[in-house]
Amino acid sequence: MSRISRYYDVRRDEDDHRYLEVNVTGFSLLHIPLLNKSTGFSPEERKLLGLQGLVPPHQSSLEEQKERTYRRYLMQSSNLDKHVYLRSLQDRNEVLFYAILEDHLEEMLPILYTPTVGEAVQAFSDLYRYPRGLVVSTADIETLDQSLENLPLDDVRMIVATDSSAILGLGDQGFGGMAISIGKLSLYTAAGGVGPDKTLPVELDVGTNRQDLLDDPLYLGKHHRRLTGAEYDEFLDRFVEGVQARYPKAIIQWEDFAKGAAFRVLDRYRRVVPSFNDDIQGTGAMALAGLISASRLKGETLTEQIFVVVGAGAGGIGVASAIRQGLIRAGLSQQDAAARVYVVDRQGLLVQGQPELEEHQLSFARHPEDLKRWSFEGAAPTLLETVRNAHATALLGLSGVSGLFSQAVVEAMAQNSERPIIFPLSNPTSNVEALPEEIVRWAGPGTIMASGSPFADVPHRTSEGVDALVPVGQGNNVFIFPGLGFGAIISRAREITDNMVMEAAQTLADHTDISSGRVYPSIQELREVSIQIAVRVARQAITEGVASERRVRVMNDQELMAFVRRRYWVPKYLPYRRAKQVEAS
Ligand SMILES: O=C([O-])CC(=O)C(=O)O
Ligand SMILES: [Mg+2]
Repeated sequence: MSRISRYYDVRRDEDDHRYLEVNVTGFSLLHIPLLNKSTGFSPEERKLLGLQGLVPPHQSSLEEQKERTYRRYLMQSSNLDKHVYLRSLQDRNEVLFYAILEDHLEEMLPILYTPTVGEAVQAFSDLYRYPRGLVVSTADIETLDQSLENLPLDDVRMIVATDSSAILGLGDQGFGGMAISIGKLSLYTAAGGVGPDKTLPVELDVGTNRQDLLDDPLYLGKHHRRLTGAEYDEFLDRFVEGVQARYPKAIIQWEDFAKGAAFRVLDRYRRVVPSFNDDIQGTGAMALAGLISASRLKGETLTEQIFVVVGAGAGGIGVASAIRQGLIRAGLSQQDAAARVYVVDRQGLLVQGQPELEEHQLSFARHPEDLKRWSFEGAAPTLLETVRNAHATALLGLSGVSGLFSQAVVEAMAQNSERPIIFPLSNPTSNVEALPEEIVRWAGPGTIMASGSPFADVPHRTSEGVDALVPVGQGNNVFIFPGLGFGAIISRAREITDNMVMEAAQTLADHTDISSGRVYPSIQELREVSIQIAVRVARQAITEGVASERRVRVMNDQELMAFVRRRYWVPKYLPYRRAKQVEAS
């Protein structure tokens, strides 16, 4: 068994009950968030660990602590204040933090994660309090091995790393992107069952091109422009090598890289270190699952839809690729699948020969022949012209541009289909392509909707009053990445294959109850969905021969499910014992 941390290890007693063996005591112990039970230490532990006089006399149960903390939480006046409150709880007492999150996941997800995390990213330097995770910057890339040694965790399995070049739809956020890595990993624990001591948020501070940040003396990142080209690649090579040496079992989730870097980094490392890009693959799988469910809701299949994807960055190309793969899995030829997917970016529809096309966009560019019967005015069809000419039945927004789905575009969708599928997926809320209430007003109550950030269901109003409540599914990759990562960890996948990602999408669709008209599960179901995804991802890894965990390779489905449930971390205080060498000193 590997050591977990320099401060403690998990052991089993004579009766096979787990306990923590700690080798730090007293005041220091109370300042390690993974160990601090604050008012929860028993009288015996207080004596044994040198805590007498340092904590209040009354021993609180976890229930009492939750109640006290949740009350204070409710008193915070803004969403950002609530975010800060929860984050400082996380930096004080992680078990309590996750215990509260477990009870109030649906309420707290938008606070800890999208959309409020977007505000936290932007205010990161102002809000900075405690160290969490690993900062890799040009200041210490040469001594990265030392930085990695300085981390107190010894068995990290899941890393989220961002270079902050495209945080949500908010663009370059410099050092502030660390808040995204932290937020995503808290969901790996709260929804994906990965122990908090197995996770490591990483900020790859390669600089920022934002002049306002560079000019701000209080900005906490390195004050230089972003590394590019060979310098950037070397920086990332060093990071990957360092991680592999210190944490050979770790999986990396690449997060919020601008499109050029997103594809390059994924291609360069996905076979070197088990890794995936959340915005390309996680978003792709999430969107595909929602489209499968939306097609079912219409009484049709995926292969009957015609898709327009808006935005050709990491998310847009990821979604377009996932749809194409999904169509092929559903039986279409490569050519027929490609024919049903249109991608629109700033220049309009992607068409072969356009000078601005980038490598990963090329296979989505239409042949000019395809457009012979189309009517359009400029050099390339606009979004509206594409929706009309292609007779699109599904429209997906990954543009980061608010208001892009205009009334004319949405009305055109409604003309193509009685039940148009319209997913404005850009995050956070400020970047959404159209508000759900606008979509319902323009396209009617039959519209099947999902958004990346959470929205309330939309009342449909007629002159007689409200005649329908139109559901808005939350189409966020949080329904994919925790389960995908957990499945890869469980099977110790050497690589995260496209089929593993597709399995995650199919599992999400299989576990969506469409009877409510919603094409994604509720957040209350997130944990169970993640478990189901983890099992099927692990199974796929075994089938493809990339699972290096021997124990798992011989398991049948039932055993695999039991194994995943057993490994699922839950927030509970374990009893503490003092390590021998501390006793002696
Ligand atoms: O963080 C989220 O809510 C989803 C995501 O990856 C993004 O929008 O970049
Ligand atoms: Mg992202």
